[in-house]
Amino acid sequence: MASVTAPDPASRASGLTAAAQAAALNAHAPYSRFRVGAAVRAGGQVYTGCNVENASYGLAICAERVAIFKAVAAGARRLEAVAVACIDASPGGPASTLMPCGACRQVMAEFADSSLPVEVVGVGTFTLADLLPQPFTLGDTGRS
Ligand SMILES: O=c1ccn([C@H]2C[C@H](O)[C@@H](CO)O2)c(=O)[nH]1
Repeated sequence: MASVTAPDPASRASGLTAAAQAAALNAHAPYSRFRVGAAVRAGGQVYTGCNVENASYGLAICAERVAIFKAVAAGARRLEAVAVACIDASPGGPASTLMPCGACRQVMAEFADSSLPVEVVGVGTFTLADLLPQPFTLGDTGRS
């Protein structure tokens, strides 16, 4: 039985913690055996994602971006909260944690304010500004 990191009481009420943990169960991670789930709230709706790997390793996509892109594809443009959880690869092993990768932090910045709360289950809750200070934005291109 895989272990799941404990929910953070601060975001349990939002349902995002449980949604992220449940999404991790759907991960397609036969190569890394590292199952990740994410849940984002946008426009009052919750969108979930899991990591999806591929035999062509570089095509893997993180759980966070799957959840965010699902929200965007549904018409949302502004994230209100994010939760991410992972399940340990080894049955009976210790609970795992992860911090969102740089690519996912940059994608969050495209669709959120710097105050976006990002709960990393088992670690704590951060703002997007904590995770990605001084992000690259549209303004940097001179086209805003
Ligand atoms: O923030 C992260 C970091 C990694 N992964 C996934 C990608 C890959 O499938 C596996 C190992 O890197 O974990 C995520 O889903 N989110």
